[in-house]
Parts: sequence; structure tokens; C-alpha cells
Amino acid sequence: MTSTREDDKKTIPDVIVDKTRNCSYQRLRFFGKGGFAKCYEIQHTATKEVFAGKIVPKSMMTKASHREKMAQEISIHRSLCHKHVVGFHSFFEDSANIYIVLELCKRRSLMELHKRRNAITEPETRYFMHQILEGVQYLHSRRIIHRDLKLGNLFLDDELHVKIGDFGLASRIEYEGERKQTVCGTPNYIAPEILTRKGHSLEVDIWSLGCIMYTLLVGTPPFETSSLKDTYKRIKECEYRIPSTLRKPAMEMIVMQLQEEPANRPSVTKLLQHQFFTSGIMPAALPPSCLTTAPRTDQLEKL
Ligand SMILES: CC[C@@H]1C(=O)N(C)c2cncnc2N1C1CCCC1
Repeated sequence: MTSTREDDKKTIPDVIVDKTRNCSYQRLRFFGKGGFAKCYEIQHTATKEVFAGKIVPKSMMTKASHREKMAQEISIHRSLCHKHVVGFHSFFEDSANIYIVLELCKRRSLMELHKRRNAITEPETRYFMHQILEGVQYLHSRRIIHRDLKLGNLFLDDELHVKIGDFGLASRIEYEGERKQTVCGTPNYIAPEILTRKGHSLEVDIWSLGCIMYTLLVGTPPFETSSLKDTYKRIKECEYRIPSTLRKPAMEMIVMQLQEEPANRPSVTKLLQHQFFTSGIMPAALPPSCLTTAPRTDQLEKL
């Protein structure tokens, strides 16, 4: 069902033309907004292949800082190629918009799964965390900090494979030992060293991974409060609680990732070797039913 959004009819055409590559796309389903962008399913006219189109009106790119951030996102994302990173197909512009053509993730993201399921099972968490860690291992091996790892940026394709996306806050480490001073934007699972401006690096992604693993297993984020100020206070004090219902390997792995001191957090490679992944069932695949209902215990054995 294509959107009947009148305002889009003016600025975003039904047929999007990429003049440089001499090809066009049919604008299909509206997916939603992502920052300045309006996101649509788009279909390549010649090959019929479908993609996710991120469309940013140039009228939104008024400040040089916005253009530079967009250029940085494109520069980093287009340099990546990994099974657990959202595929970057192409980007182009016309008089009205900038278009980014990305891999289509039909099952949306872990955010939608979390909203539907709340806490998921340990085997499901092993399945998702292992893929997320492999994707982050690839980013870190290329000296890239994602800086905004969160459920909404962990997309799912038709086979429920995880694809890390949205490099809007990502940054490259230019030299060995570099500590970044600022982030332009507000990461969701923000690490304490960013809040206290102590300088930060790859370890901020490990902190976010700890928040993601906690949220998947417990059903709520570790530092959530009713106000952002209080949440930031608890992050800076590293104040969180792990329910005793969690089994030991999962609890230990979360505690390792949520170390206040960045140097005390393990690398992604270390996390991939953690006993959590061998202390129970690691499903080779998950059925689409996992998006809506918990697998029954006896079914778990089969997972
Ligand atoms: C196109 C933006 C974003 C995205 O980055 N990908 C890869 C994606 C891929 N497939 C579906 N949706 C995607 N999204 C959604 C659209 C609305 C909010 C985030």
C-alpha cells in the first residue's frame, strides 16, 4: 500500500531517478521516519530488486554540520561489507533530495521484536548476540566505532539474520590510542565516559552491547528511569541490578560489558569466546514465530 502522503508527492517522486547510474526506482511502501530521512521500500525498475530507501530532503540539510554528518555516515557505511552489517547499495541526489539505497530488512529490527515479546529466551539471546558480536567485531577490526548500537539499529532480514545499520553517529579511529572527545547526537545506550567527557573509543560499543544483552534477557533496559537526568545519573554511577532469575554465564557476561572503567571491558573477540555461548542451546536458525510468541519449552529442545 503506497503512502498517500500528500506532502511527499511534492518532494519525493513516485519514480526516483538515479541520473549517474542511469536507472530508476519505484517508490513503494512507507516504512517510517529515521532522523531527517523518510524511509520507503523502493524497487529497482530494471532488475525488480527491492531495497530500503533513505530519502533526505536537501531543505533539511541547511547547516554545513548536517551535510558533513551525512557525508560521514555515507563515507563510513559505503566502505563496509559484512553478512551482519546492512548492505550499502548506492547513494545519489537530485534537486530536492539525497537518496541512500540500503539492503531491505523485511523483519524490521530487534526493537519491534522486543516490544512484542519483552524478555526473550536464553537460546534466542545466544542466537542474536552471537551475530551482533560478529558484526561489531568486523567494525572494530576496521577501526570503526558505531556509537549508537541499540535494538532499533539491529535490523532483521527474512531469515532473522541480524544486520547492523544506521551509521549516523559512527566514527573512524584515525590513529592508535585515539580518544574521541564528543558525539554529535544522543546515543540511546550511552556509555559513562561519554557523559563524563573523559574521552572514548571502541569500548563504548561494548557498553552498548551489555545494555542490549540485558534488555533482551530481562525485558527492560538496565538504567531506565522516569527521567533522562536520573538515567544519566545511574549510568555515571554504574548503578543497575541483575535479576537472580538470570543464569550465571549470562549474568557474568553482562557484568563484564557494563564495567564503568572502559579498560576493564573485554574486546568483542573475548566476548565471542565467553562461556555464555556454550552453556546452553545455540539455535542454528529461528522460526518467524519468534517475532511474536516465545518458543514452548519442549520446542526449545528442537531449536
Ligand atoms: C531505511 C532506514 C532504516 C535502515 O537503515 N534500514 C537498513 C532498513 C532496512 N529495511 C527496512 N527498514 C530500514 N530502516 C527503517 C525504516 C524506518 C526506520 C528504520
